Amino acid sequence: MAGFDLEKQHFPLQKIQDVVDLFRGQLTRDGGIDLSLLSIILGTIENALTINRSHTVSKENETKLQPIFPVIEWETIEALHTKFVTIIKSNVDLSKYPEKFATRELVKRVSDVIWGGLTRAFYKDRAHLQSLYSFLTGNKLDCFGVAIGVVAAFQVLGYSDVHLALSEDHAWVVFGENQDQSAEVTWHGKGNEDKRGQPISETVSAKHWLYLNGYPVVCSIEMEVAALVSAANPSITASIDSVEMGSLQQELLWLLHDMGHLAKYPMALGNLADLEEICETPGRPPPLNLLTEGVQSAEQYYKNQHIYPYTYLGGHLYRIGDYRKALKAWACASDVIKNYDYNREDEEIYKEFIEIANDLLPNVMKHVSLDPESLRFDTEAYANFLRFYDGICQWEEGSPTPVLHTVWAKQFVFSLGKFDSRIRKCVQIHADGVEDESSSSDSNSEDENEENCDVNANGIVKDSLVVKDVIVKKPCGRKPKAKRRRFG
Ligand SMILES: FC(F)c1nnc(N2CCN(c3ncnc4sc(CC(F)(F)F)cc34)CC2)s1
Repeated sequence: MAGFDLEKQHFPLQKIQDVVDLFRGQLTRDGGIDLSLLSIILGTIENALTINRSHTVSKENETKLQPIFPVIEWETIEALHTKFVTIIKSNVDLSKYPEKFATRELVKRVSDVIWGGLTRAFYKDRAHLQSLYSFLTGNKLDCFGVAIGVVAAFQVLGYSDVHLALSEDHAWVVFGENQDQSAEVTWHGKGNEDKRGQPISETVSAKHWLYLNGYPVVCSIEMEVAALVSAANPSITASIDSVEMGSLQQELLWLLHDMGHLAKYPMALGNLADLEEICETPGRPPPLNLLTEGVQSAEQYYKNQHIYPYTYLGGHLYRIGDYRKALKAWACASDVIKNYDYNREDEEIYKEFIEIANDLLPNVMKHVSLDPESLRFDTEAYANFLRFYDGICQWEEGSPTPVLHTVWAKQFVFSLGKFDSRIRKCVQIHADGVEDESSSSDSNSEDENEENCDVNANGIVKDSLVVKDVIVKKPCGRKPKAKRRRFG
C-alpha cells in the first residue's frame, strides 16, 4: 500500500484500542516504524486529554459510557507530520553529507535545526513538552524531547544508524557504522552550558551517574517507541491524572512488554509497575514481578550500574508496607551509588537518596511498633540500614561535591536509635561489607552483596498466581501512588 494507507485505516482514532492497534501495526510491519508519526499521535491525544479537555465525545463512546476519548482525524496528524518532514528536509542540505552513515557534523546540524525551532524563553520543566506535537504546535520541547526529536529527524532523512542513548537523567545519541560514535544533542539541568556536538568519552562517563559509568540504555527503534510511551504524561494538574491517558500508556507498555521490547529498559518496566500499582490489569502479573524484571535487566545488561531499578522497587515495597524488603532494596541502591563520584549535575539522584534517608526511612522507623516481629529487632534489617548509610558515605568519598550535611546526621541518629540495642551486638562489621550472624561468613562480601540483592532470594513468586476461574481484581483508583519524577 502506498504512503500511509496502512495507518489511515485506523483513523479516526476514537478509543484506546484504536491507538493500540495502530502501534501494533507499526511495531509489526517490516516497513519500519515512523517515530515522528507516533510521537505526533501520542502528543495530540495527550494534549486533548490533559490540556484541552473540551472535546466532542464520539456517539459510540456516549452510549457505551466509555471513558471519554477525543476523536483524532487522519488529516490533523498528516498535516503535522508533513510540517515536521518539511522543517527537517528544507533545513538539512543532504548533498553536503554524502556518507551512508551519520557524521558528527550532520548530528550537530540536525540538533541545531531542532534547537532553532524552539521559542527563546520557556519554562523547560513544564509537563507535556516531550512530544513532536509540542514542538510543532508550540515550538517547545523539554531536554528529552529534543533528543527524541533528533532521532526522529534522522529517520525522516533516511538514516538508520542514529539511535537514542538514555541514562537515568540524560539523553544523547549514538551513531556510525558500528554505533561506536556518540554525541550530545540536548541540554541537561539548569545553568549548565549545553555540550551539543561533543562526544561522550570514557573519561566523561566513568564514575559519573549522569552517564551511568558507560552503561546507558542504547535504544533499538522499538525501544525508542517505548521511550516515547514512557515519556507520555497523564497529569492534568499536580494532583489529578487523566485516567484515559494513563490507561493508554499502560496498554501500550504491555504491548511493548509482550513483544520483548522492555527487556533491556529497566525504567520502562518501573513505569509500567507504577501504572499497575495504581490500577492493575486483570490477568497480568503484579507490579513486584515487573520491578524484579527491572532489577534483573540492570544486572544482566548494565553491570548493575543503575540506581532506579532499586528505588522503584524500594518505593513500591514501602507503599505496600513491606518495610524489611524496602530497606533491602534501598541498601542495594546504595551499593550501586557508592561506586560513583557525586557532582553538581547529579541533583536528581541526590534528591532520591535524600527522600529515602530523610523522609521514607524515618517514617518506617516511626511506624514499627513494639511488636517483636518489627524491624527494630531484626538483625538483617539493621545490617541493611548500615549498608544503606555506608554506601552514601562511600559515594561522598572522593567526590568533588559534598553529599552529607547536618540534616542527614540528625535523621541517621533518629533512625539508628530506633533499632533495639540488643540486636546491635549481633551484627559483625567487616571492612568491605556488613553481614549479620545469619548470613554465611565464608562467601566474599561481593557475592554477599549480590546474594543480598537478589530479590528472588526472598522467594518472590516468579509467576503470578491467577485463580483459574476467578481473576482477583482489586478496585482501581485512590491509593497512595508513586510521585511522578521529572522526565529528563
Ligand atoms: F522510583 C524511582 F526510582 C523513580 N520513579 N520514576 C522515575 N522516573 C520516571 C521516568 N523516567 C524515565 N522513564 C523512562 N525513560 C527515561 S529516559 C530518562 C532520562 C531522560 F529523560 F531521557 F533524560 C528518564 C526516563 C525517569 C525516572 S525513577
